[in-house]
Amino acid sequence: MALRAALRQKCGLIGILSQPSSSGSHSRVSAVLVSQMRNNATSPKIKVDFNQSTGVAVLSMQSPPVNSLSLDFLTELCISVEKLEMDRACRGLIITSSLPKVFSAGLDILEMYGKSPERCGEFWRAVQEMWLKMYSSNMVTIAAINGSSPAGGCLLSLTCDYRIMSDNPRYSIGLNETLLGIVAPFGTDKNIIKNTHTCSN
Ligand SMILES: CCCCCCCCCC/C=C/CC(=O)SCCNC(=O)CCNC(=O)[C@H](O)C(C)(C)COP(=O)(O)OP(=O)(O)OC[C@H]1O[C@@H](n2cnc3c(N)ncnc32)[C@H](O)[C@@H]1OP(=O)(O)O
Repeated sequence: MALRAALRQKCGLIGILSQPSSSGSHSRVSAVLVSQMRNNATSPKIKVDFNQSTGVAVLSMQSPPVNSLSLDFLTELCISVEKLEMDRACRGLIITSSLPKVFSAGLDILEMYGKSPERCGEFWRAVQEMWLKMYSSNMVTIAAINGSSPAGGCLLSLTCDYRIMSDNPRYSIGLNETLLGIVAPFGTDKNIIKNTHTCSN
């Protein structure tokens, strides 16, 4: 029931958020998706287990050492989510990490150093695409945060409907990217305090 209610609530949001973007920002992922489906390729950075009987998919991030969000990783993530959304049997999505200690270290710092303006633009568009796609997903989404989740890792969890974090004092979460001079828009951090639940691991 709770799952259904959450899904209904989300469907209202989707109407607003899934308007076609004038920048055409979703077209890159869709194009990659089409070509990947044609080639029937599988992604090594993301593992998806879909349980037909429950309608819930578990998406495990498995990009050592720290699941940093590179352009490739973000693209694969979006493709995986897009594929699940195309499957009407999939109603719920749990995002977690298959690495020990780290959920995601956030944006890949190497993407922000010594890259051309074009590449930087592509990268930041992919970041935006990721959080828009997750936030406007028609599935009920849950971040199972089983390790540290700074900055962009925190952002990824904020795009989900629910967050549950392992109750381990060695794991940290938060928008710490200001230490690198990257400023998040006002108001994005309040949800962490309000909506992140913890559980023992
Ligand atoms: C919902 C509405 C949203 C609206 C929009 C909001 C916009 C929000 C903006 C969000 C912006 C985010 C910017 C970023 O994400 S910048 C990245 C910030 N990340 C960090 O500062 C994390 C730094 N890393 C750590 O703290 C630790 O590595 C860890 C994750 C806690 C893990 O520690 P552990 O001891 O296990 O591992 P190591 O530190 O030894 O690291 C192992 C190797 O991994 C490399 N590494 C770590 N982090 C990154 C990274 N982010 N990118 C690339 N590489 C990374 C590290 O250098 C080690 O490499 P090495 O073995 O070669 O030395």
